[in-house]
Amino acid sequence: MSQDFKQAALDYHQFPKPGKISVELTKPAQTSHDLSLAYSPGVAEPVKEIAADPENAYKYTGKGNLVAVITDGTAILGLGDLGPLASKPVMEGKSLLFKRFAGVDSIDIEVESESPQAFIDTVRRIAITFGGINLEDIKAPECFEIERTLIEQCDIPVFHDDQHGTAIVTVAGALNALEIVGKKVEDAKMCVLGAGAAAISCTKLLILAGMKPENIFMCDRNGVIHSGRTDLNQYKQAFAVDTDKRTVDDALNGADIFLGLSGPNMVTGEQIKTMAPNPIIFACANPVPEIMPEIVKEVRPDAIMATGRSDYPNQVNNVLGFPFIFRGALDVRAKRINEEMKLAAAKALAGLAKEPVTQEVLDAYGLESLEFGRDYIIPKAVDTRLLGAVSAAVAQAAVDTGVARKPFPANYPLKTLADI
Ligand SMILES: NC(=O)C1=CN([C@@H]2O[C@H](COP(=O)(O)OP(=O)(O)OC[C@H]3O[C@@H](n4cnc5c(N)ncnc54)[C@H](OP(=O)(O)O)[C@@H]3O)[C@@H](O)[C@H]2O)C=CC1
Ligand SMILES: CC(=O)C(=O)O
Ligand SMILES: [Mg+2]
Repeated sequence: MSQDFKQAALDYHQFPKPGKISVELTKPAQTSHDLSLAYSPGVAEPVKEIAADPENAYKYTGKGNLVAVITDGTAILGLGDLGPLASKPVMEGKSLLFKRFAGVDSIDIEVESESPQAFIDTVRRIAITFGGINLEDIKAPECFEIERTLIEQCDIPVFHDDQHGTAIVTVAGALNALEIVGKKVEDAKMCVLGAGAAAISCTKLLILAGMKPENIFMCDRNGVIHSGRTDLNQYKQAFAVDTDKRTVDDALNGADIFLGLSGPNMVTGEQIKTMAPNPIIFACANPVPEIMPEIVKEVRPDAIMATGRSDYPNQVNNVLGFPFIFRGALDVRAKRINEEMKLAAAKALAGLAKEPVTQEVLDAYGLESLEFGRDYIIPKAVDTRLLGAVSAAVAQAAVDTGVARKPFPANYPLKTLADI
């Protein structure tokens, strides 16, 4: 990263006001009459209504459109466990994306917790404030139990973005990339580097989308996760395969797909050279991928290359998922976000990439033209059609699977944020 870019990033966060989000008022608060409605005595009326029926919280407060982005700071992007305070720029960033892309009000909450149980207790105690909870950057394996318990204990959607947001976007991108290179998902061989929150959830959803478990070689710091290993936790154990492959080199050799969800610069051009023809390389670690696109271009010009970043083609990043998934879930007041809703989101994303690209998107990226193909396997984040397509798919799947507490919204598909 150049010195200029580093300074620009720091200046962006510092000026004109520190941070990226603030609170806005939705009601007039100028006159004494306004204040008597907003606060005492008027505020007592909605209080009594909510005390009589908790559902009224959705009618009289911002709860229904409010999502908390909550972390313990143990897996900040690919930077690791730098603690909750250091994670705040990322969490504010997620809140920014919620608002910018899907009109969801969002606040970041960084929790200093001495144990997963303390984190769970903290989140459970504040959950009623929100319409949904987006867990972020919590490391594996703790994240799995944290999410499972909170889903059980909260009556609002709880969604670990690094697991499911990433999985939805990865499945969409992988299915499209396979289609472009003319390979079948059920035949594709994959090397997954990383066996944490994102890697495990992406692999699960890819299997649900048709990939065969025996074709997947997941690697952690100790190499391939195989059935002879005795050091695996239950989450990794589920992906142990009977194989004589032992190293990342072995797993990459002949693989059709490389899915990196680990850390910076983990694989070399030499390793990538050994992949099958037309390899699909998703180097998704942030901010620095497992291998840079420039290196891949040099050693494997036949590759389809994606990263988690905004500054290269094919951004496989959960930003394409979580804002719209929550939009759809909130609008039908879904009790939870289930597998059907996730797959529906993935299919909507994959489908949108095949539609003609709008002028608005071309202008935003300074491009003359762009069409479904090697450099465009997944929609761009600024594509306003994501709001309509993904939210509607998620809401419909929630209704169809019985987790919606409200009918499919009459104003769907949304065209712009003004429709919300
Ligand atoms: N593009 C996107 O949308 C997203 C990208 N990510 C990226 O994925 C990465 C992982 O995030 P997350 O799953 O949340 O974090 P976790 O802490 O849950 O998992 C990290 C995983 O990376 C593995 N790992 C770390 N170093 C190595 C190494 N040298 N060799 C092999 N494996 C290694 C760890 O192995 P071990 O189990 O042995 O410790 C662990 O399994 C980050 O870089 C993050 O930025 C995450 C979410 C979304
Ligand atoms: C994108 C994201 O959530 C991550 O890298 O952790
Ligand atoms: Mg994250």
